[in-house]
Amino acid sequence: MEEVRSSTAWVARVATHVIVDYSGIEKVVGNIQGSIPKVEWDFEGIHYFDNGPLTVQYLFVLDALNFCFWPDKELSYDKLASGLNDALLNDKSAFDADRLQKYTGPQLREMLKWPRPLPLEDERVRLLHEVGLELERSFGGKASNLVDLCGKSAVKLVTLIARHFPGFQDHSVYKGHQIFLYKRAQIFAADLWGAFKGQGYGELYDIGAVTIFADYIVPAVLRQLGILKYSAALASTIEANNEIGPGTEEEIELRACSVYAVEKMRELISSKIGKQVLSVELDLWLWSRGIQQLSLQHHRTLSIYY
Ligand SMILES: Nc1nc2c(c(CN[C@H]3C=C[C@H](O)[C@@H]3O)cn2[C@@H]2O[C@H](COP(=O)(O)O)[C@@H](O)[C@H]2O)c(=O)[nH]1
Repeated sequence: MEEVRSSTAWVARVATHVIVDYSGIEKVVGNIQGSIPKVEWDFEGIHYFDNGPLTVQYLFVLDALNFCFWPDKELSYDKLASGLNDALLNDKSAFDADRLQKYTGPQLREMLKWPRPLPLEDERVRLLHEVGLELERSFGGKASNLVDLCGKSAVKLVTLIARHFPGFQDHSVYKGHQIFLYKRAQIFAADLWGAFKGQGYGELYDIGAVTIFADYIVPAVLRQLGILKYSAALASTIEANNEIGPGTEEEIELRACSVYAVEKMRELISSKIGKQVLSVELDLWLWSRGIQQLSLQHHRTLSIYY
């Protein structure tokens, strides 16, 4: 994703709230000796998988809703992934394009067995409708057809999703420049590749072009590792659990500097140790490290993108 790489690198160059510390990257790369701990996709054992098109539909619905769990302390990505998995096991047509267009907030809650309104519930419902409608209009109702149109290219897949589904258009304007992050579109490509183990629907020859997925966990882990440094004002906002507005310089710098830092880490692993690693692999390692820590303090932004 050249536009993600180049626009986030630009942010890292001019950022004032977040700094990428190269000595921190060198230290981490030295410590791991280029052998990033291998984390299996679905290490949690929570995702639906049947090796066919229904898995693709499941992953697309999952990534359409894969954002902003933190406002409800008990909610998490795991609850969403396993709730949607159970829903599909009970009813194989639950994610048919016509059904996706009709869900209401209470029905979505019931499907996930969640006892109270979900964070940003109206947006979640709107995005489900958007996915159902556009899948039906342009892709015969099936996310697998969308994947088939991309000639096994992750870059084409992310581009096609961003073109057709406004909810996946994760970009912002920062100091007058357009910055691309495409977190949920890229994670869908990575989820396909991970779930299908690079075969069938998961065969993506250019998976190496995908960057990390700029969410609220990875920046916090990079900070803990000494790779990101925050200004005193930003650090105290995060420590006080105060919200950071979507589209603010602080928010864009947190996300963009995370993408850039991991690209630098990947380059260093290649030049110093001679190993080629994927950003997707680095992401899963960093993310899984973050979610294991109950008290990890992360930035709080109400966003539909991550
Ligand atoms: N960078 C990155 N961010 C990721 C994921 C995933 C899940 N990926 C699946 C793919 C294979 C694995 O087996 C995983 O199950 C979710 N998130 C983000 O985390 C946040 C959720 O946090 P909490 O509220 O604590 O559950 C939220 O922003 C969510 O969008 C990832 O892989 N990378």
